[in-house]
Amino acid sequence: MSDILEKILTTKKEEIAVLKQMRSEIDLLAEANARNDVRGFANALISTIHRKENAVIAEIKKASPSKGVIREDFNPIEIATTYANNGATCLSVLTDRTYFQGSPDYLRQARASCSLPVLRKDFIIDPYQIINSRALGADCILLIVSALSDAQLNELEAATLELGMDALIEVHDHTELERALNLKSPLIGINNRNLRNFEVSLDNTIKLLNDIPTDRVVITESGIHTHDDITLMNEHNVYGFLVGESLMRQEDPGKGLALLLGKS
Ligand SMILES: O=P(O)(O)OC[C@@H](O)[C@@H](O)c1c[nH]c2ccccc12
Repeated sequence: MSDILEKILTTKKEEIAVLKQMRSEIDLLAEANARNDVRGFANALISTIHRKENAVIAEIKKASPSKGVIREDFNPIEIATTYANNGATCLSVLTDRTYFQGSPDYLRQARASCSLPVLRKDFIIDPYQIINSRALGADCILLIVSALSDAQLNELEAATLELGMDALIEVHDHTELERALNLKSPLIGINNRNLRNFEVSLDNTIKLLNDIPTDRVVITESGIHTHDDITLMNEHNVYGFLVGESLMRQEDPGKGLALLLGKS
């Protein structure tokens, strides 16, 4: 595990302990179950990708540990709306405060302003966070294989599916991919960013493709900047994308998305 990831997880554990004191799991579970409004995240991606159309999970991210503040003028409602109007298949919202300047409120706001399924982008290590995610309105959660043991992955995936949500399983290398393939989730996210040195290489996705069975769907994550990047991935039969920074740096992130998709 990289140092930064280790640091983030330590902070996360402390934050979860505080949350658990503020609100019991039983209480939260009642709220999560009462919602009954899950939007099919995996279904939206899979049906688009099966048509060989590009499916973008457009990310709402204000800052990151590697880049600092990415976008000053940050309005999650406006960003969600313009993403939805410009061809996003799903949204991703960073909810981690300490390292990404995110907020659970941003997820609520973004989801309420469109009809797209929403991924809660955070560092999930405890079933409490899964219940919390559904109570917030999340339709999918991220499970980062390098941050979790096999037992944790199984437990967290089961809790996710139990609440009717989907899980995006994130891997960086072959060893992690093997572990991801022991889970049920069809969505495999391949992160092109190396969390040790923050270097980004799209080759990371291409390298792992041969080892992904046809019943899984690949989402290439991080470092997607231009329509040429999309074309390159399409040549390798990859139609799923998770894109944040390059869109967030545009004055209108939705116009950036349309451009990325080659639609304007
Ligand atoms: O901003 P980018 O390079 O387009 O990357 C988006 C997304 O892949 C990235 O934010 C990400 C991928 N995995 C994560 C795990 C935690 C936090 C953030 C991430």
